[in-house]
Amino acid sequence: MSSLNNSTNIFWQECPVGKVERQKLLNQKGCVVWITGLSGSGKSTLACTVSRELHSKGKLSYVLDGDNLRHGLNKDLGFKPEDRTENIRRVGEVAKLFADSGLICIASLISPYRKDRDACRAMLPDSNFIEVFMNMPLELCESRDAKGLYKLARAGKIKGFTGIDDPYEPPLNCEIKLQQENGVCPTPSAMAGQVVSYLEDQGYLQC
Ligand SMILES: Nc1ncnc2c1ncn2[C@@H]1O[C@H](COP(=O)(O)OS(=O)(=O)O)[C@@H](OP(=O)(O)O)[C@H]1O
Ligand SMILES: Nc1ncnc2c1ncn2[C@@H]1O[C@H](COP(=O)(O)OP(=O)(O)O)[C@@H](O)[C@H]1O
Repeated sequence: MSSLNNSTNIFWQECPVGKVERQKLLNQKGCVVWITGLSGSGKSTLACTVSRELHSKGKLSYVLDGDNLRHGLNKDLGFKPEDRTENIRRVGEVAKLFADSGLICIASLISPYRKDRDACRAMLPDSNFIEVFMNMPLELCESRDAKGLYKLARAGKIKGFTGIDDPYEPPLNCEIKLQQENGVCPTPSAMAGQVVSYLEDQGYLQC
């Protein structure tokens, strides 16, 4: 991107109302829950289920979904590696702002490249980045094929589809790994429970 890193003579403006005060108001701690995995692995379903569960506990969250953001903020981006990298960078920056506002920001994107996810982690202070890996086998995701995209990718009608002819790099050190048990995928509600319990245990749901 030619326009990146081009700003000069810019200064940081401090605001007297800070993150700590906002968190007190909300009685929660701002953070980013970053859900990564193949298309069809259940990222959006989990994001929405976690958000609903938090809402029922009186906690404020907001979902940043890759598909949705590509209708607006990221509508100029495609799926070439450099576009995916820019997609993740922008969402990482937005997620950082949401976390700074005191919200529990739930980002659900394929985010296939480890270095891009790690760059988002590095943006967040105090390790407030909780990486959730939907460790679902390609066969399961492909059998779901909710949008018919795997079929198109297998037929060569979509090029560079993650898991088919574009790589997915699994996390090496994620906070939460969700997977099948005895060949069965846990329900969205069970998986959301795991995420919410983690947030509770780590003290994010109080101030
Ligand atoms: N080539 C290719 N590869 C992967 N996915 C594709 C592709 N083309 C379109 N789609 C659709 O775009 C959704 C993924 O968008 P993301 O922003 O999450 O992707 S990425 O993180 O930038 O890789 C993804 O949504 P999910 O199925 O919810 O993951 C697909 O519906
Ligand atoms: N835990 C689950 N068990 C069974 N089916 C699921 C589960 N989570 C999601 N699904 C189904 O799988 C499909 C893909 O889910 P989705 O959340 O859209 O995945 P992604 O956002 O990763 O593409 C949908 O039809 C959804 O209803």
